Amino acid sequence: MSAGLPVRAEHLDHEYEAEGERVQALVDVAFQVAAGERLTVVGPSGSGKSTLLTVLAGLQRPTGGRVLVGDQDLTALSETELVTLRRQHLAVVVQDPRRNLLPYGTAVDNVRFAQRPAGRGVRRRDPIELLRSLGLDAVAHDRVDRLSGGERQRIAIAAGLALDPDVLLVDEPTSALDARSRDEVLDLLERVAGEGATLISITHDRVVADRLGGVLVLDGGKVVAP
Ligand SMILES: Nc1ncnc2c1ncn2[C@@H]1O[C@H](COP(=O)(O)OP(=O)(O)OP(=O)(O)O)[C@@H](O)[C@H]1O
Repeated sequence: MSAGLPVRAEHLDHEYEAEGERVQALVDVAFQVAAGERLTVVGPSGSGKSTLLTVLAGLQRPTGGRVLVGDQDLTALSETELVTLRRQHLAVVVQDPRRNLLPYGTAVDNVRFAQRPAGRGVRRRDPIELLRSLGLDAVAHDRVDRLSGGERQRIAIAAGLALDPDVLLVDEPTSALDARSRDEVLDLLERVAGEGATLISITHDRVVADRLGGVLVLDGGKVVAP
């Protein structure tokens, strides 16, 4: 099982240019998360949370600064090296569980599908054992499109863990869920963090931040409170 990797952001800046206008989405953002610890990024709409997540996931290069996952600087890697690093060490669960999952497949199918990337150095979790460890054995063989939003979100997180990532990045894990489903997703994320992976979540929900801890507050692209 993964022991997690530390993640460090140094002087991160990100600027978008759209229709001749420049938007400074991240301004000198810096933090460090130790291996196996949690970081929960909160902030109002437009504060730069999604931008930070995509930069930390290596899906977007920042216009300034560095991101270190373990001792590797994501911003210095080639596209090919980034693909390899992502496959071996990172997983991203995006906001809408339908975008993470094959709707007509079962939970087991979805974990297996997430394991398609082959190659050396890629660890695989046994799908049945993984779903059982996350308390999802009862729905392991159910079609995803017949499950509740909360169950789908938990399966999306399970699929994120299919390759035993060292760092799990989760975008708004509880949006559009009722309070009970939200608690179940949070129980699961706490279990994931207890297993060893470094957990980085973004949320606008203060309840989520209070439960997960390790809060970093963004506003206007800047860190305004650790
Ligand atoms: N592709 C883009 N092109 C131009 N500007 C962008 C782009 N993506 C985001 N922005 C701008 O960058 C700033 C930060 O956006 P970002 O989506 O990172 O914030 P956020 O905190 O995730 O917001 P939300 O909670 O609404 O998703 C905003 O001003 C936004 O309009």
